[in-house]
Amino acid sequence: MKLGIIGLGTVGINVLKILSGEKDRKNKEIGDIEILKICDLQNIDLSGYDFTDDYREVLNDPRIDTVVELIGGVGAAYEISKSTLNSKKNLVTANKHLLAVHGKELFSLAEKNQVKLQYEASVGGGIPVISPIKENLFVNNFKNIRGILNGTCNYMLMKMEEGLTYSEALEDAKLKGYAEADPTFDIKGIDTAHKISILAHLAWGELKEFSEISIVGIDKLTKDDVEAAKSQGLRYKLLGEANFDGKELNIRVAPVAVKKDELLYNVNGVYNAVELDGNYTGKTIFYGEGAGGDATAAAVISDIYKIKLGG
Ligand SMILES: NC(=O)C1=CN([C@@H]2O[C@H](COP(=O)(O)OP(=O)(O)OC[C@H]3O[C@@H](n4cnc5c(N)ncnc54)[C@H](OP(=O)(O)O)[C@@H]3O)[C@@H](O)[C@H]2O)C=CC1
Ligand SMILES: N[C@@H](CC=O)C(=O)O
Repeated sequence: MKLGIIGLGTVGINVLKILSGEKDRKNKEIGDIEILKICDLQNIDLSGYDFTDDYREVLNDPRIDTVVELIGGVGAAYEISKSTLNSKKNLVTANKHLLAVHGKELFSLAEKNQVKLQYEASVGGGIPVISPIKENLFVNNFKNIRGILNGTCNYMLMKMEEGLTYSEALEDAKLKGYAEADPTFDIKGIDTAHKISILAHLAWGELKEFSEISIVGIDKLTKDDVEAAKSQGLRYKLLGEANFDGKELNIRVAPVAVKKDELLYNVNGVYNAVELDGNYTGKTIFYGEGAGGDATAAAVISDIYKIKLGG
């Protein structure tokens, strides 16, 4: 398998670190996964790798069969994704923004060109949730999906409860590599909306128009609000929720004051949790680190490995 990696920020650098560091221990699984080209706008000194700042060099390399897009956004990432799929290369991406906006087109391009499009890291960071919906739980008719889907906000809410101001908490989340390049996507609930949209699309086959989603972020919550909730035994959580009544898909994102006896109350910091309510399996909950370089890179690598196995 021959890879080209585009984007060597928080996630990309860790994909590289883990893939090269685990080659001996996981030789059977990843030993023959070869990184032929790496692209980033920053001039990073990577001896031993063919490095470029022009992503077209990756796309035009006929030896590369799989492109890993880790730059984010819907500008160059959209061009890269279309071009990858149209040149019959597989695509791995962690880009929820891209999939929530252009998913329909990209999934159909992948199908038309008979290549794979894998995106486990796009929702829930290191938590396997895309594959379980597509595979293990596929037979269910889902009633409802809800969850804490943004590590930055959940981390900030915990830090505000511990006494940090809103801006201090945000700075801390940025330093830890949890926040998006534009953190307003996190705090205004847009990132959560992207993720719940992707899950709803998987569960019910419908990709909701973004303008039809009701989105409230945590940007109006103050340290005082968080402390007032705490004194009443409540904790604010930014929740994304989707349900389908057979006719209409409803999706909303908003901060909710959760009671102590609810499971989501104890999902704190960078942790995310996704609750899927299926007609056969009942409620299934997935919990783990929802953001951060290592956890997200592990999910990206699981996609690469899946493609290697033919999936
Ligand atoms: N960080 C996280 O915890 C998670 C991130 N994701 C997703 O993963 C993706 C990557 O995120 P993350 O690593 O945090 O982002 P970063 O901003 O840390 O890294 C992106 C990198 O891509 C580079 N880049 C931007 N545009 C181009 C371009 N046209 N050509 C080549 N390189 C480019 C950037 O360079 P420059 O800085 O110069 O712009 C930067 O080095 C995003 O889609 C994000 O939403 C998903 C789950 C978790
Ligand atoms: N900014 C996102 C990164 C992972 O998707 C988050 O904080 O959850």
